[in-house]
Amino acid sequence: MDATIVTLDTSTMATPEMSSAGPTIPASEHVHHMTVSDISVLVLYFIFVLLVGLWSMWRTKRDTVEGYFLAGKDMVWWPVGASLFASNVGSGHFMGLAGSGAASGIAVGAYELNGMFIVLLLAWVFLPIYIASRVTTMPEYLHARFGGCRLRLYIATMYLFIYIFTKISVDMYAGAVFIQQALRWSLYPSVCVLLAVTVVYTVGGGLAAVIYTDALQTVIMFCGALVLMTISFVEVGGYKGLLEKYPNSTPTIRDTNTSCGLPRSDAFHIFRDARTADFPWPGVLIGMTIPSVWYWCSDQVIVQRSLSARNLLHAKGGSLFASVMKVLPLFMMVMTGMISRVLYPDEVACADSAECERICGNPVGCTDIAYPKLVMELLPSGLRGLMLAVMLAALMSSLTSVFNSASTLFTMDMWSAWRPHATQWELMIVGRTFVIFLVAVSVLWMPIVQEAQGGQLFVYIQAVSSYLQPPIASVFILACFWSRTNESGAFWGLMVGLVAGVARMIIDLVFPEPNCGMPDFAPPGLRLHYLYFSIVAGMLAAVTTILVSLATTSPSKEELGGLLWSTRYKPLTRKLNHHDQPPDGLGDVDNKNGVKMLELTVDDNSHTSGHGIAQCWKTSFLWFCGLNSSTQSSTQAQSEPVQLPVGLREYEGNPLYHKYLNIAALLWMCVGIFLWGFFA
Ligand SMILES: O[C@H]1[C@H](O)[C@@H](O)[C@H](O)[C@@H](O)[C@@H]1O
Ligand code: NA
Repeated sequence: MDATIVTLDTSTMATPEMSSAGPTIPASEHVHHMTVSDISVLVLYFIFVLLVGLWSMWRTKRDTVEGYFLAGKDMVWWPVGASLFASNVGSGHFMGLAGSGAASGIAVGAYELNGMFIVLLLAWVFLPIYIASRVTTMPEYLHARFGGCRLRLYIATMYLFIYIFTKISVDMYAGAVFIQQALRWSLYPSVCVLLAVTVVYTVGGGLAAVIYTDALQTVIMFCGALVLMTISFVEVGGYKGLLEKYPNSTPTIRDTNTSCGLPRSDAFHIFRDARTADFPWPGVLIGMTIPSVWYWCSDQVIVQRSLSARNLLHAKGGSLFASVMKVLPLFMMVMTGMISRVLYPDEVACADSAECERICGNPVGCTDIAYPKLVMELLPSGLRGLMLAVMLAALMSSLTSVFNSASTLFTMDMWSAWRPHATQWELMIVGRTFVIFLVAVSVLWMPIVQEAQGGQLFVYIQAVSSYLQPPIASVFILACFWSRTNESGAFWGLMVGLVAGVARMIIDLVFPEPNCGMPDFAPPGLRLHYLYFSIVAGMLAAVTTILVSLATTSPSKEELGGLLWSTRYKPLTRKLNHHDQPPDGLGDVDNKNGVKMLELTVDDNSHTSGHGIAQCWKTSFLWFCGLNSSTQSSTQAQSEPVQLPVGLREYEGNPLYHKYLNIAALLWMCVGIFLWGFFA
């Protein structure tokens, strides 16, 4: 006990005397070399991940669309849940949630407590509809629901943009900043290392490898984050210590005429003033929920994981598991970040731009270094290596999922629409090349992330999300629940929403948020809070969709079987017309029994066998890419085509277990509501 108090004293109170006593090196400039034990932990981690990756590649058939993109639709609840969580929580969360926690307190944790509820909606409400409509991708759903091509292409394109702006670039940036802080490497070399590591799986894996490695990454993230959280709470004197000390976590150098650098007085509340706060409460309740519905219920990255479940029971179990995990970030990331501010107020909460520039290279503020700062200062060697592994786990588990889904969207919804007769070899090459292109664009976007985040990375992610996602959420909700919604309505709703969102993004780029204490040059009223903007954009799109749908012809009832919540048990009646057929090599559609069969076979004519070493290379390469060597695979695929489930009923599984799961989910939601109340 004594030891803890002594350390606390030196770090919080002795700082002014120390700096006047002589030239002290700011703590952030201490170079903590990675020790042998750190490196061993890291190497061990990589070996583990590789083994799990290889094992799952070997275990699953990846030469069918289902096998490759949906992991054979045979996943049980725990990998599904772990993968939902791991794909969601990336390095952007570790760095960003801790950073915003340090900057403003617990309110940012509302994003996580919100996700807790919405991830349940996925399996309980949306998934049955997607299953009944037998789709693999979300653009495909809109295509099945509304017909036509433009929605499908638009949504696929939009998703790719959202991935670049809010997922790939942000996570890479956060990972690189962590490495930069921890190892003192500069940003871009760090990015290169991160990329090299991720490319290995992305090219090979397929969804199964991604999901199983996600499960492993979840365990690593959980253990590492738990260790750091425990040590930090001990250091600060428990939750009580945090409550007492956070209000005094003020940097020594600051302009005393302003409130810059002072911790917020509402730091321990989620619900804050509706007009002046950084997280206004109506925005937190509604404005957060709309993009969250997009994120959990209509984004390809998340839905694809849920679709891979063996049946609805496992999908629900997976959602519930992910929901339980979602309480962790509030404690493991947000509060840990707050502790970092308490322990190192001069660096983490720096409020003078020259000072901040010196500490972390960003004149706006250094709160985003909260997490790496703790790692480097508090942890003994060995554990620092573990935390680096945690950060890599967080990063890679998100990137691989996004890459996998992005290439799914690109090949299935865009390329094959453009070239309906593309062979699957072409698709395979295109899908993978496309990932490289995505990565390149994301790296190019990183400087903008660096500029535009205004000192809080998480706020950047969520602001951009609020500009682009709400209209899509509105359209999905209307598509799934209101049979009157038609193609024109959906299209114009999306367009109006897009214009509004892009306009708002441009305003942010033209009038960057002023630094603390500086005047705002944006015309008053233009800078509607992003959480409020989210409500406006969602409403605008919904109203447009409703009005345009009402003004144009109603979709005929017979076409809607299996495509809405209300028709989910009806047989799928929409006839695929000629252009709707999947491209050659992507299989054929057998409508006689209402069973859609998709298979991906290797075209043997074009790849007759070579011999010797060349053959060996070819076989290994094919295996790595998820394709068996030609002859074998085509016979296999023909003899046992994978069939999508015949109907939703069969997919649902034992009703008794549904009852148990419903009760469990209800109980868990009570815990969630309690947390909201407790931190209100
Ligand atoms: O982790 C959060 C998630 O809980 C939210 O539901 C989502 O909207 C955010 O974008 C994501 O970062
Ligand atoms: Na992740």
